[in-house]
Amino acid sequence: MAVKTVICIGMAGSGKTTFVQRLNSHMRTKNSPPYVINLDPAVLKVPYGANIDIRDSIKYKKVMENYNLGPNGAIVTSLNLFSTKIDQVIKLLENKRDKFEHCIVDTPGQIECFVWSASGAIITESFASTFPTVIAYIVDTPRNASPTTFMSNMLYACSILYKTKLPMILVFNKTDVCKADFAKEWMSDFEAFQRALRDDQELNGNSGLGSGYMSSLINSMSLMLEEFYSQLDMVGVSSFTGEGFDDFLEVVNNGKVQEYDQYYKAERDRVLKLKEEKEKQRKEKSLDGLMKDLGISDGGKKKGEADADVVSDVEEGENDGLVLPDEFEDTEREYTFSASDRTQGEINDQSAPDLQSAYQEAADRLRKDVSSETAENIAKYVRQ
Ligand SMILES: Nc1nc2c(ncn2[C@@H]2O[C@H](COP(=O)(O)OP(=O)(O)OP(=O)(O)O)[C@@H](O)[C@H]2O)c(=O)[nH]1
Repeated sequence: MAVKTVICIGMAGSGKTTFVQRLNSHMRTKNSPPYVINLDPAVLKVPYGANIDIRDSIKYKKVMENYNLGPNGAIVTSLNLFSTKIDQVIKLLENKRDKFEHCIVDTPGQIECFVWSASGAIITESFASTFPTVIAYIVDTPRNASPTTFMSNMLYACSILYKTKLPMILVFNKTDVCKADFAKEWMSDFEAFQRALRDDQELNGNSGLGSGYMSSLINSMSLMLEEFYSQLDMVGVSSFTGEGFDDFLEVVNNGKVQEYDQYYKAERDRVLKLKEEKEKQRKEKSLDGLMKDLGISDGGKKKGEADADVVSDVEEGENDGLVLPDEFEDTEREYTFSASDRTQGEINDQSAPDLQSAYQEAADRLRKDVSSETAENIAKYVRQ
């Protein structure tokens, strides 16, 4: 049995964690508890029993201190560190395939830290290449009742769909506060959305938006979104009352997983095969190039005649690859908080490493290595 994986993604505060908590308890009442993974390193408390929690292996605050990072940099670095162990996570989950039908993954509140980072892509790819994987894009329904906010959020969802290429369900959360009927209407009736946009502009006094390029931009964006909506399923849920969770599971089990098998898996296999072939060709080509450079190939140039640039050919100082630092030394730092309210532990200039000379040293070492020892070793190996 393949573990159906649901990756929950959404803007900060859209209710991902509460959604995962409710989905977890909903599935438990159906005697089908899911395997739950928390990938948010910065969360203080997780209101559900997570089977794997990133916080067990990576201490977010220590990452901030040790690498001198801000909150978002620390989330990305924590995910980077975690992604190096993702094969172990996948193995653990594979061993549980007889016990669990579903796996739910909660992601960090800062959506871009997950969606646009290399580690986020690695983690998503790892799940998607092993299990039928679906993205649940959580939307804060009351916050999206304005057509412009709605359209911006849908454009974001669209970019995630095209980035991950995985089946996506739009989950309109918090329907206990505001029903999601308006969203359903806007997604199925282009003219209804246009009307809402016009009304909104009139109401908010943005009549200027209705003319010129802005109006045609909005029109073409909403037309483009119409195409996007046709590939999606939407459900309205309330993580507080539990309303809509049966519909959500129905869409996952009887719609999106089949879509994954029919389209995404087939496409993925095709792309992987293509990549493998390209990689094989690239390796053959670079080996041919190396043989030619070393004067081994029959038709190639003799040794010493190779005209390809190597690092040692670059004139000293001409283009040594070092980027000149900005002149920031004179910038006066301004603070919006008084000194006593600011975080302690500023960086001590005296103890900061001299990066310029460290880079220079590394560049010199590289030149020496590539031009003499390494090239000689490669030549020896190929001759053998
Ligand atoms: N009324 C209502 N409030 C909800 C619902 N789901 C979540 N909330 C509230 O929305 C707020 C954010 O919920 P979280 O679950 O922390 O959202 P999140 O997306 O995980 O937040 P971050 O990970 O910090 O970005 C909390 O105050 C929740 O109580 C819902 O279905 N109805």
